[in-house]
Amino acid sequence: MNTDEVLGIFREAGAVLEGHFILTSGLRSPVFLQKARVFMHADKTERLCKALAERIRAAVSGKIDYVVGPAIGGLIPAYETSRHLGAPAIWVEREGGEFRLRRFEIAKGSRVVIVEDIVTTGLSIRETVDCLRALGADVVAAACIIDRSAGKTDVGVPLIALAEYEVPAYPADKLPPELAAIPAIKPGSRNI
Ligand SMILES: O=P(O)(O)OC[C@H]1O[C@H](OP(=O)(O)OP(=O)(O)O)[C@H](O)[C@@H]1O
Ligand SMILES: O=C(O)c1cc(=O)[nH]c(=O)[nH]1
Ligand SMILES: [Mg+2]
Repeated sequence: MNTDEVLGIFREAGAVLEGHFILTSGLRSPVFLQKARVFMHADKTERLCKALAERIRAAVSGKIDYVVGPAIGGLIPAYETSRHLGAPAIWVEREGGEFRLRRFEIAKGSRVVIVEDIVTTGLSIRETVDCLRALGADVVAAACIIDRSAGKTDVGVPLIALAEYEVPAYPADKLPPELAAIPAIKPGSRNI
């Protein structure tokens, strides 16, 4: 599956939003990929995640013990991708603002792959890597449906992206006037 097909699925689902968005990193952007509008459709999610699982299989040799999704956005793609990889899906979720593996125990040395929805700065994946490494996990790779950094971000492990789609994002004090003129909304769950 190529980038045009991935973006085609997002557009068909009405998931490419335009306006003024506050991203999880604090950056501001005129475009927001509302993945929930894709993941509400099992057929679309299956197509995307089957293709992502194939990319992961091609890049990662050896057993994968767990697929880990960072909640909330990573929950559905991690689960669906895990189905195609034949590995169980677990998740990290925020407790006091920090990602924790609250509901599961994993053995030290477990080989895990993180599956995210969207990457912008890579902050959320880096936080997930830190959480998992602190538990003794071997984070062999991270994967995402769309990488908005187009390969520029470093998440500390190899990043496998189904599609790369570079979208402008600005610090809050450096907004272009057309963006500053629109009230900002924050769709994601960080700090809620
Ligand atoms: O690469 P980053 O700069 O970290 O941005 C990407 C992250 O932002 C979104 O999560 P968010 O925290 O907004 O909440 P959500 O998972 O509930 O959508 C998305 O699900 C990724 O986790
Ligand atoms: O950077 C983000 O927070 C972000 C961007 C985006 O397009 N979609 C999303 O869910 N989060
Ligand atoms: Mg998220």
